Amino acid sequence: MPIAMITGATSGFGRAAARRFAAAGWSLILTGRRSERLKELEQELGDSVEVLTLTLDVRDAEAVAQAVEALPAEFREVTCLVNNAGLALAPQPAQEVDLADWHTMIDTNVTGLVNVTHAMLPRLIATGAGASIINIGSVAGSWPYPGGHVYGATKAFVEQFGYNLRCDLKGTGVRVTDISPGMAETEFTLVRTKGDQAASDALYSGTTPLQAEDIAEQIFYVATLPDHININRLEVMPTRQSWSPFTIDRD
Ligand SMILES: NC(=O)C1=CN([C@@H]2O[C@H](COP(=O)(O)OP(=O)(O)OC[C@H]3O[C@@H](n4cnc5c(N)ncnc54)[C@H](OP(=O)(O)O)[C@@H]3O)[C@@H](O)[C@H]2O)C=CC1
Ligand SMILES: O=CCS(=O)(=O)O
Repeated sequence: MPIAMITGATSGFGRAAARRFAAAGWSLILTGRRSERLKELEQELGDSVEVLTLTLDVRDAEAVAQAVEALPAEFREVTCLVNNAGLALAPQPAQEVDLADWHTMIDTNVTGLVNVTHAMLPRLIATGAGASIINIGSVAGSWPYPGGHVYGATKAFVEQFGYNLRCDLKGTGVRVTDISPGMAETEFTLVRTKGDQAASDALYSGTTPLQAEDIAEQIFYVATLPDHININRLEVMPTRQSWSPFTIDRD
């Protein structure tokens, strides 16, 4: 069975993707910082598919490299890497943000994604045709909005990094896709607001946000396309989300 490695599998898109790949019989390497949640997911899925869990902070380059180096033989031929681990912090205006929150977003969404990709590239190239790297970007990487500051910039990095990777991976058979979701109801806003459940509930109420399973379905679709097809970028919004016009500062 093919193997998918999913970062940030303890919640949201990552956990839903783990369930989606498991439903199709894929073996799974699941990572995240919360061991308890990884254990729960292993218990849930481990009867039907092979599951390896790695408690890992993607920001720790050495730990990531060591974990990949130590992959057991039966988990080395990875077909799909889903670079999903990520977060937004500090929804307030840039001029009111703690610098530490900007650093955390850059360290996770940029450095963490690069750490995992660097460690996994030899494994994916060894797999060759049909292998894929699926990076979870965001609409925030393409469309500016108030409070998007560094979060959106990290996702713009993810998009461009993926395109550049494609140039270098030409001829290896390894595909690279940026899936950029819009508003989706996960723990994302709870994390962004540092635990403000009311703010999270308010954002998703009275509308129809994407659900984690919607994005998991897109991830699985991209990963299982015929080898000769590479979707470069897939931007997915809820039907009830769109753009606002430019705003003007007036006297
Ligand atoms: N929800 C949304 O509206 C959208 C989200 N996204 C992106 O989708 C991705 C998944 O987010 P989503 O599922 O919504 O949010 P969740 O908060 O539900 O999930 C985030 C996942 O990332 C993991 N994670 C965060 N930091 C680290 C770290 N340092 N090391 C390892 N794992 C980490 C978390 O695991 P743990 O805490 O256990 O480490 C968790 O499993 C993110 O990249 C996010 O930016 C993109 C567009 C829209
Ligand atoms: O990436 C998350 C979606 S949004 O909050 O930027 O719209």
